[in-house]
Amino acid sequence: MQKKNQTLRIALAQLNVCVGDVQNNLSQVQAAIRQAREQQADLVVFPELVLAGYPPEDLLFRPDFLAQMQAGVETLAAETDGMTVIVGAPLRRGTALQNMACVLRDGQIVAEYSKQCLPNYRVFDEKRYFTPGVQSLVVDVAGVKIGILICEDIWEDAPAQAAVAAGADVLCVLNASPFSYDKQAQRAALLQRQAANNQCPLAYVNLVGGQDELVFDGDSMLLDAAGNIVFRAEAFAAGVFIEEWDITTSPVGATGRSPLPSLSDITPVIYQALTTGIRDYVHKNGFSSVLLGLSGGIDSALVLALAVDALGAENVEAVMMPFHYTSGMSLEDAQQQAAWLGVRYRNIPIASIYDSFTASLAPEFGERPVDVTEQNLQARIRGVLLMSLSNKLGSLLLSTSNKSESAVGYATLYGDMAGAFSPLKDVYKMQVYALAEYRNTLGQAIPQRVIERPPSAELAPGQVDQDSLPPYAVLDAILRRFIEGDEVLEDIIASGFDAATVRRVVNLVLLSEYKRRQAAPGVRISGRGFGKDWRYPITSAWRKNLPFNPPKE
Ligand SMILES: Nc1ncnc2c1ncn2[C@@H]1O[C@H](COP(=O)(O)OP(=O)(O)OC[C@H]2O[C@@H]([n+]3cccc(C(=O)O)c3)[C@H](O)[C@@H]2O)[C@@H](O)[C@H]1O
Ligand SMILES: Nc1ncnc2c1ncn2[C@@H]1O[C@H](COP(=O)(O)OP(=O)(O)OP(=O)(O)O)[C@@H](O)[C@H]1O
Ligand SMILES: NC(=O)CC[C@H](N)C(=O)O
Repeated sequence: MQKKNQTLRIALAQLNVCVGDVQNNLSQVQAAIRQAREQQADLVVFPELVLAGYPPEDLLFRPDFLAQMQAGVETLAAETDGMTVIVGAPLRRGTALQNMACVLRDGQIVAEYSKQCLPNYRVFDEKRYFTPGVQSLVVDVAGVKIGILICEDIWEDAPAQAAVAAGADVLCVLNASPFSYDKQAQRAALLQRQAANNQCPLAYVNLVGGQDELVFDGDSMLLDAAGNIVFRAEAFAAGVFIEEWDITTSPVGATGRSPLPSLSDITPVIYQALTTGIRDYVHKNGFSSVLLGLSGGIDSALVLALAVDALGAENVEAVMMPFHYTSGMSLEDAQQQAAWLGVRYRNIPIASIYDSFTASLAPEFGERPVDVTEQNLQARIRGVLLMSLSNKLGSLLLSTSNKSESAVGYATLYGDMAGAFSPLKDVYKMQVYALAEYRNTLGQAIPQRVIERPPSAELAPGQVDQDSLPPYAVLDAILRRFIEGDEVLEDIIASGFDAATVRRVVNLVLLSEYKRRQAAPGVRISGRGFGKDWRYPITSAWRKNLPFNPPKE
């Protein structure tokens, strides 16, 4: 193969924008263009829909929002000179709304590309809004022919092949690709394959930051024509990365390997995703501080550490609300965590409030026995106190439920489910332990006995979670298969789980949809969280059709 020795000075603008914050997003793009120009870049590439933020959802139905997008692109075009800018925005062309990449140069929009492959699965619903493009776009930048693609385009083969057939020397991909725990490895493998198969260097630019349940990790990169990753931006960090990119067309060689997190050391990356999600949710919604109920248990302990790492200790408060069933160990451990992490610690006993409630309810309850109602009352009193503090102090309440509990409905509506944001919503209990152990390697945060003691809601004397739930290792494994794998019961049972346990767990999952639908949003870190990509009906009798009498083992 003939060698074309060539470099392209490229700026990868890995920005953290906010959905709908048109002025601020535009300012960030302008600042990145200035920075790229100062450093003599030939080309600056922005993420998908950077002017809108991703996903803009039904803002895309608003003509006034779309007019702002058009005006934003025109403003940027008017300002570009001496450099090429590729910027993503949703734009109406004729009657069609398109997910576009605009090429700006010398005061003009010189070319436009419309995304051809619209993702419409899991958390994506782009077909609700956009009309797909049908054509490749190749533009000349400093003598290099650039083929432009947008995110999902590169997850299929045809658009890259068509761009190369249309003469592209390199591919530039604008992305809004959210994080999940295996995404970085998946993404790198995909891009390596696309670059190598097309023998075409590839630039990949992704958003960074949290947006409701989604968190974007950046992970922008440059690959050579053999599929070697020659540059990889720091994950979860906003920045304009300017590189002298050698786009020499080299023969296909061994696929390069840059260091990738393996699934066994993914815990620190998940930790970073969670802190990014908390920080951006709080800040982008106009708050600076949070509070939470600190029980002495592992879930609230981890949420406290995450909140401190996300927002700073001065912006986090912990509230212990003891009752008769709160052990001395819980009180000591909660206080210890607050001291280690340097947060304000309040103590509000709930017994007198509980007595007042039960006295008022006693005539109505009559002779009915004490049951879960009284447990829920404790959780609800705590919820009311925490929301009152939130109102008065202007801090958001973090709820502490994890994915395992949320899956089986092991939480109290309007009690411990109260809150604005739920950091562990997509984190299974066994991952909670791994994250807690990991956090302790960074510095004292969670007393070891909080990690080691049997989990308990402390809502009844001597209560432990395992009285009502299977061991978490078993529960989580069944849940993963049912939730992420969509596996049928027979297959879950056949893979070695006790039939009655599987039946009970699945039954609980299906029964508790009504709770999840009322739960706070939280950071999605798995391939399927309890948010946009979990749409089970609340009112459903399908449960009755499940093979709850499995064949004899
Ligand atoms: N289909 C439906 N649609 C809408 N609402 C529905 C409903 N079915 C029941 N409901 C309502 O929901 C109520 C039942 O839900 P809820 O009031 O939450 O109460 P419930 O689910 O009965 O009890 C809460 C459970 O969570 C456990 N818990 C609580 C707190 C913390 C922890 C922990 O370890 O973190 C565990 C607790 O031990 C207990 O097993 C019903 O009384 C009814 O009002
Ligand atoms: N005594 C308490 N003081 C303050 N908050 C509490 C107390 N008990 C429970 N909470 C709040 O309610 C949440 C649910 O707690 P609970 O102990 O019932 O279950 P859990 O899921 O095991 O959580 P944790 O591991 O944090 O204890 C806690 O994470 C905490 O936010
Ligand atoms: N915005 C998109 O097109 C994202 C879809 C893509 N498969 C991703 O997650 O990376």
